[in-house]
Amino acid sequence: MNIYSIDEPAFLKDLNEKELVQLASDVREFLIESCAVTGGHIGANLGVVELTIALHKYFDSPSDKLIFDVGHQAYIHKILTGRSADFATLRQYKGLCGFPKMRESEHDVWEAGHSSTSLSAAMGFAKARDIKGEKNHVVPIIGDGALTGGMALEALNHIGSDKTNMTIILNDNEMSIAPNVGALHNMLGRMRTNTQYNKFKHGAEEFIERLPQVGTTLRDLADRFKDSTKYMFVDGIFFEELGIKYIGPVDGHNFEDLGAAIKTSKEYDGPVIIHVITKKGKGYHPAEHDKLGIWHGLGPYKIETGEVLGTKKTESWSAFMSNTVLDRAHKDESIVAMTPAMPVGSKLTKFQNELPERFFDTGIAEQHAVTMAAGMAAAGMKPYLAIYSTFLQRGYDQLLHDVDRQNLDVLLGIDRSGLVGADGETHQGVFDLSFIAPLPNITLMMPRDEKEAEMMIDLSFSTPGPMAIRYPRGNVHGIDMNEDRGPLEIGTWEVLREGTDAALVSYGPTLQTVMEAADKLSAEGIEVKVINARFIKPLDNAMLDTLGESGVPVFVIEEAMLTGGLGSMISSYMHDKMYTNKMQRLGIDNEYIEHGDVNLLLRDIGITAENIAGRTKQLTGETHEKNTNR
Ligand SMILES: Cc1ncc(C[n+]2csc(CCOP(=O)(O)OP(=O)(O)O)c2C)c(N)n1
Ligand SMILES: CC(=O)[C@@H](O)[C@H](O)COP(=O)(O)O
Ligand SMILES: [Mg+2]
Repeated sequence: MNIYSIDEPAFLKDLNEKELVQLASDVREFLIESCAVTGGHIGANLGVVELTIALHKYFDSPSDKLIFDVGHQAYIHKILTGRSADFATLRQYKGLCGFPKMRESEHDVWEAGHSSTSLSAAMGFAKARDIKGEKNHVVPIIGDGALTGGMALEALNHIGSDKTNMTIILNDNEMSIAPNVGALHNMLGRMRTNTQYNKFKHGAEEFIERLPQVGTTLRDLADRFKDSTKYMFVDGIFFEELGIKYIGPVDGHNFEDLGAAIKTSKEYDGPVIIHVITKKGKGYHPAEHDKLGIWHGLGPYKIETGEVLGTKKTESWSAFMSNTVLDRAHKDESIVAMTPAMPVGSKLTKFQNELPERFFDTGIAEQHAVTMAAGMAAAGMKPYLAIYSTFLQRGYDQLLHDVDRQNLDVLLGIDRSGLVGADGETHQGVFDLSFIAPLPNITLMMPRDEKEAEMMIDLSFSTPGPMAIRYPRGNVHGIDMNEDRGPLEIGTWEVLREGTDAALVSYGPTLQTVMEAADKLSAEGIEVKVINARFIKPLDNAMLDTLGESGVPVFVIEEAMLTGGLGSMISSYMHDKMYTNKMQRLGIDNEYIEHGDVNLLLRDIGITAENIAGRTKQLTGETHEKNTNR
């Protein structure tokens, strides 16, 4: 079938089993070829080709609400709803979003990017439907990994007690990004293999149906016997005990099985969960046999060999941080490492292999991970919690209430800080300054290179109290690690360049752009001081007082939200001390930054050497004249 000819899913209603199988094959071929060029979450999507086709065949989107959890596995949904032609722009600047996007299609009824939100959203949709007296189906599609997220369990608790009509699709491929973890995962494993219970249950139900109508006693007894035997086969049908009818395990690559299960669920009055068994990466050998989670989502690759293209010359920031912590952990038995389901992204697999007894993957459970780290610290350990900036948002109260308020020795490695690019607005790591700044005890820092990062790690492990080192997605500089930079003291900034016409203040990778701007200004006779504000909190008050007393214009540039960012913090300090320096800030101004190449996104924000130089000239106009006329 010509995939590009699809504009709406209605055509699926008329396809027979053979035609559906052919369509699935054509979609798989299209996905493998398209993602080889653009990159993307190819593994997750190859696993849900038949499932997504079946959902659009047996439900009527958009009146029936298909709600994808995380949403990284919605490529087939996008193909079936007329967006095949846009796949050449997948996750690119102004191109097709890698997650559901309401503005792209009426079929995208819910957006995501963060895990475990689909069931709560589905509950909202279902209750609104009931209040309005509508009859549409609500169908959250949640993976076995996302099911380990606390929000999902909170929602199940509510859905089951309320007996809300919905069809929950549990897409169980035994994988999170890496192999899935946790007791729920183990329980699903038993359910996956316990087909005999389902046959027995089906047989028992048929037997009970045939019992003579001799009042209810005999039938009640038989029913209770059937229910009491279920524990003989599996560790209790977790879902049915919550009041949610369990159907499964169902072969997620078999259209007949999927159709039968969905039809049954549509007729049932109350919540149903269909436990669908799929194979992540199905149909493409490297992805199908991926044990590490590399094919969960990645950049362009060579189809014939599975070779991932564009490997970098230096190691990633994640690898540098995790390997440095591992090195220290070999010398200090109190150091432990933790991750909420991101061992691959945070490059902690080496730590896991070398010190398995001091490594913890909590599953997609950021709240639990942060407070578990706090508990570890309270018990005298030195936990290193590697957590993406965007996912730390999920554990904010735990950071405030458990870690910071109790002033515990937790070290946060805030990965993917700053713009991440292809994952877009749900993943940009640009809010953490704003929500960490108000916390009284934590030290928040960002190194300008890997040498400073190493110094910050050692400083953190030797300093009591909560510490956080934020670092970007991407690779380290590959510098000489033997350079002696002297001691690193908390709250001390570093002058990278002297100048008297203005002071440009920044941190992390943005400093490179600021230094380029300083060179451009120097070529025009304007000499600016460039300050590495490597401690975002606490501020370097002494250096700010020096700037305040000199009256030099101050320009703060940061790849973060302006509100609550370093610029806000410095402006408040200067204002409270009644300094009269002219101040300027450059950063993200009250908007979500969508997906695209980071350099293009930075250009749109104005974080370029040209714009910084231009803004500085405006700022220093008179000052420079005065200085040159001395
Ligand atoms: C709150 C949150 N934490 C972590 C992630 C990173 N993440 C994206 S997909 C994924 C694994 C999801 O596994 P599963 O739900 O089983 O989906 P599958 O990829 O197996 O289809 C993780 C950990 C996220 N998107 N949101
Ligand atoms: C969908 C999701 O949240 C993850 O797959 C995320 O895309 C990983 O990001 P990195 O590629 O930066 O590790
Ligand atoms: Mg999974």
